[in-house]
Amino acid sequence: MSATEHRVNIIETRVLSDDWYTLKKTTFDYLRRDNTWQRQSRETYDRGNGATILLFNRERQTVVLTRQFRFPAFVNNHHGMLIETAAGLLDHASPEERIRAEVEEETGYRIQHVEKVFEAFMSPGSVTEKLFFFIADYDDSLKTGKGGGLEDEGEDIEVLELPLDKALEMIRTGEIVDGKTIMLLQHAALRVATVSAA
Ligand SMILES: Nc1nc2c(ncn2[C@@H]2O[C@H](COP(=O)(O)OP(=O)(O)O[C@H]3O[C@H](CO)[C@@H](O)[C@H](O)[C@@H]3O)[C@@H](O)[C@H]2O)c(=O)[nH]1
Ligand SMILES: [Mg+2]
Repeated sequence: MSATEHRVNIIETRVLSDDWYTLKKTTFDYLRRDNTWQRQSRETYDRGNGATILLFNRERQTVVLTRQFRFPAFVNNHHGMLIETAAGLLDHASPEERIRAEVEEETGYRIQHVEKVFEAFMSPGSVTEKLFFFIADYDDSLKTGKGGGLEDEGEDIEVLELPLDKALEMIRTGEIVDGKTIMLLQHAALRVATVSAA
């Protein structure tokens, strides 16, 4: 039992949409901090959990990113071509297992050792998903294919290799606007700074 379970009393859950993923509306009573119960209702969009990885060559200070069309960004006044770290939904596999398969599918690099750096809820007010973040070293010898994703699932992924500094600059210019990607690039930059300060 989680520490907050006694504070939540679910009254009703309705499935609003169950097509590609699941959107539910739940009515529940919530025990507020002042010990009074309040009825609330919240919609939750459930796509399962996901994983993402930054390929980072420490020697050359380069990273591998992807660029693909993201329709939800497109409908929110962006051109939609998002630069991102390789990522995928878990589909009930373990995060480590899934991210190794996903990074090869999307970028063509076959990575054995991945290091988990943190976990994060990216949009906890409405999306249930927890994202597992990884970083891994890569070099040309690990390239086994051209990546690109699964065409029959509509994926059309471009693979980009660029200097870490350039990627960090692209956060400042607004060319990189994806949350998970910004987090991992800044994590890599902090590591570089820590190593050079030591
Ligand atoms: N037909 C159909 N296909 C969909 C729909 N939504 C997504 N897909 C397809 O489902 C596949 C999911 O690909 P993944 O590589 O597993 O996931 P992702 O979309 O890259 O998601 C990753 O990035 C997200 C955004 O940062 C993360 O939220 C997610 O956790 C994951 O890491 C893609 O081919 C995508 O086009 C839909 O509504 N309909
Ligand atoms: Mg993906």
